[in-house]
Amino acid sequence: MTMQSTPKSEDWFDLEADRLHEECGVFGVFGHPEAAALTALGLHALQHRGQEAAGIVSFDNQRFHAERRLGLVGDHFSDARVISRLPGRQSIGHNRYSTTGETILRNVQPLFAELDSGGFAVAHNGNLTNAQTLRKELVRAGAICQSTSDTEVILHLVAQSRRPRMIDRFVNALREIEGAYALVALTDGKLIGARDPLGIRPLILGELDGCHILTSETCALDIIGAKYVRDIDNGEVVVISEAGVQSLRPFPPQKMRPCIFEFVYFARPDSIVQGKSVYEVRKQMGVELARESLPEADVIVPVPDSGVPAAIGFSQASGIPFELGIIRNHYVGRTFIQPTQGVRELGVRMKHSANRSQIEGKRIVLVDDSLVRGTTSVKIVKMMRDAGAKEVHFRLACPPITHSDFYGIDTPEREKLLAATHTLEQMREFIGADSLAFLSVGGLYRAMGYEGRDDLRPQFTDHCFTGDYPTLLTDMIGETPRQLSLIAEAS
Ligand SMILES: O=P(O)(O)OC[C@H]1O[C@H](OP(=O)(O)OP(=O)(O)O)[C@H](O)[C@@H]1O
Ligand SMILES: NC(=O)CC[C@H](N)C(=O)O
Ligand SMILES: [Mg+2]
Repeated sequence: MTMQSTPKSEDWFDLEADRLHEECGVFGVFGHPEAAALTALGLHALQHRGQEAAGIVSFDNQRFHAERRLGLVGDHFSDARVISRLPGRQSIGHNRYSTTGETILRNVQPLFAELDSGGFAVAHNGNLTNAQTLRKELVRAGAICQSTSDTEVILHLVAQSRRPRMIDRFVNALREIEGAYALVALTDGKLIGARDPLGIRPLILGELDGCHILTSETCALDIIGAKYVRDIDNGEVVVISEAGVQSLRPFPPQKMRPCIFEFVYFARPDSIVQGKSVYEVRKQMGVELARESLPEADVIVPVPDSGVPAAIGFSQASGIPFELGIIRNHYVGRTFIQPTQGVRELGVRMKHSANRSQIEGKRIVLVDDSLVRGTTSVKIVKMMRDAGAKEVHFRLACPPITHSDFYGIDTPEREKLLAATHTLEQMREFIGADSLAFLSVGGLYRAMGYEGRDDLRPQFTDHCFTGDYPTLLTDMIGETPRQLSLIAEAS
């Protein structure tokens, strides 16, 4: 797509260019007596999507109740006293992670506003690519922002809409925003779900004992024993009330383009995304990778956790035995999404250790799902050599990540992406492997069940690998788009 050229933003607004943007999980319940407890369980199942903070807002037909915390879901929302402060049959929740500068309570979602029409809470997975532009206009017009999150512009747009019905005001707000969003929102009487016009971020409808559930992933349905009903369509808004589920389609129809990185890394392997088992697809990525680039080796070693299914596929396709040559400490979370490079490096050392008995004297193939900055691979290759590996071959079950993400998941700057600044040979040298290979874009699409990428009408949002951004990037500047950067702690 063509990037919209916009005037350079003012310095006061360019607060945190060097930061990681986060991926989140959302969950909503309508009509269950234990709505908040179910939401806490759902958020626990979605913990992999964000570990910085969690929040729940409930509605008891009179008042809204909110609990927001920095930290993991289980650290706070397993406490019955916290749940008892969230009464009502309606509830929404959010998991979040971000950089240090943003690790502040006032950015923790769901965000809430008291509008003239009543209370309105919203939780957002994704990232808006024109939030900075909208926010400037809103602030100039007198809006007082309480958080520094892109999501807050949605509240202001809803508040300012002159339409009489809340749902029309919400839809009006959606027409203003660009980028990626899966939203769950709560009004006094309705649970609302919305997915951006391309369906970049996932949103699922489920059902438990006749009550309705919205969630980022199906694994959050499984934990509470709820049934999968369907994926929310791209550009669809669902309004759930005592009258049932009403579906609105306020945008012109267009082909869905879900984010392919959900399949590569973000989603939990037991989730079904767009009808596909994430586990099966990841295994198939390993199969395609083995077809494309198979070194002579004695053993296939996965880089836990996300590399495991691809390594199984690689092993099955190649006939080379699969062994757990790296043991993962289960008390350390994801490292790719830690806020600073220092913490990420520490995380990798704390997280993985070599299983010498499976490594020593062997030619090993390490299989990981993706390489972002190279932090993990450098450490792991050295660890394998220190454990006596004879040869270390590194295989990545997705193509080189050459472009930043502006839809909520990736590094802020291209310079931080190893593949954006290094050739294949330079990367091999950097990580210290005997050989290095990535799955091709064609192989990735074959693993997804297609003959290949349809370059005219691509099936997925895959800009990380192709540079093909599917939406306007209104907030970005010139040739090198910057990660949207709105958030700083002013106090
Ligand atoms: O090149 P890097 O910057 O090191 O990032 C890439 C690594 O980050 C991710 O793992 P992560 O540890 O986040 O999560 P996981 O436990 O789900 O694999 C991914 O699976 C790679 O292993
Ligand atoms: N990126 C996410 O999914 C989180 C939602 C939103 N962009 C935030 O910063 O809170
Ligand atoms: Mg990993």
